[in-house]
Amino acid sequence: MIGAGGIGGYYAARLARAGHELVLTARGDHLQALRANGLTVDYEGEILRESLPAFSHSELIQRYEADTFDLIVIALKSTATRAVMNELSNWLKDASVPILSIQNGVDNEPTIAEIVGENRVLGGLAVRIGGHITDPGKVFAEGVAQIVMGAWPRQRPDDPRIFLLGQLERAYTAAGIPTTVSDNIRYELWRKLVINNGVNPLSALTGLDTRSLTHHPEFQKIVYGMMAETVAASKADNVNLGPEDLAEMFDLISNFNAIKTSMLVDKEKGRPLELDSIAGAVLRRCERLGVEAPYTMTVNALLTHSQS
Ligand SMILES: NC(=O)C1=CN([C@@H]2O[C@H](COP(=O)(O)OP(=O)(O)OC[C@H]3O[C@@H](n4cnc5c(N)ncnc54)[C@H](OP(=O)(O)O)[C@@H]3O)[C@@H](O)[C@H]2O)C=CC1
Ligand SMILES: CC(C)(CO)C(=O)C(=O)O
Repeated sequence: MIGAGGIGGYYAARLARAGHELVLTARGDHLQALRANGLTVDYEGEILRESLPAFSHSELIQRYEADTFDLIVIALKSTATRAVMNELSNWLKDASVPILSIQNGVDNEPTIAEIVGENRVLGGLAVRIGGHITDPGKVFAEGVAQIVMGAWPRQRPDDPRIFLLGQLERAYTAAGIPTTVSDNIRYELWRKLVINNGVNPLSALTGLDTRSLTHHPEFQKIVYGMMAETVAASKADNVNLGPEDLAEMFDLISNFNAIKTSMLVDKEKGRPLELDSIAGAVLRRCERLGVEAPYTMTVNALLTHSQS
């Protein structure tokens, strides 16, 4: 599990509890605490405690061949994907282990594919989960915490990854992670981006959680506007989301727990924001298509300005 933070830490703990062997990567105080005291996850009142090997990326490379692993899961922030992939590049290039991303955004899988080739990439997303590191070595998580995964960029009829995806679906689900395989993961990633562009930047700007935003008389219109602009942007990737996706995603996030988004957590901790991979991804595509995106442009500009 590359980047065992809020999301990676939760899923790693579930898999370990079910008997799977895991190795975690992290850095700083969190890494020190994982080594000294193990990983503790508070999931809706259930406490999961797991002692798992934890390393920096340079230690990982020194200790293991990449093909020691059946699967490498990337649960970093999108801001770190390129740098970490470059760091792991030689280690991964000479191997054949498949790589699953469970990050937000639609540009992580292409970045991973640049290093290892599309055939080794599984796209994925963490759905209906809120999670973050509360203290070094400690993670809080809530929600149904599903995973949707699939062959990147989409499954071919004779795709050799189908067998592995079936194995993962069964193993993850048996471990308590409701998992489904999609034959069009790019479509699923775009649907998730509709939610993330709708609520993440605005939550970081206002300090409000997802429920407060989607039930607020004015902010809900901005959320809806940013979601609609994401639907429009999807056409640049030939994904063609439609009004039914917009309605479904707005409904999903309005009726989900009151989540402090990952971007709000990052803002509060003074960490880099996944703004470029969320709002930036939408704005670049809208520009290419010649489509206006005034909500996303405004929120993106205000948030960028508040950071400087
Ligand atoms: N949190 C949430 O509720 C949700 C998040 N997501 C998505 O899941 C992904 C992961 O998010 P989340 O778990 O919140 O992120 P976190 O920041 O909690 O976890 C990422 C982990 O990776 C570590 N890391 C980052 N860069 C490096 C590096 N160069 N070397 C070693 N370790 C590194 C981080 O360390 P450090 O803390 O020092 O940066 C951190 O421990 C994101 O794409 C996010 O958008 C999806 C659904 C919900
Ligand atoms: C909005 C939310 C919680 C939806 O799962 C999310 O993906 C995030 O916080 O990044």
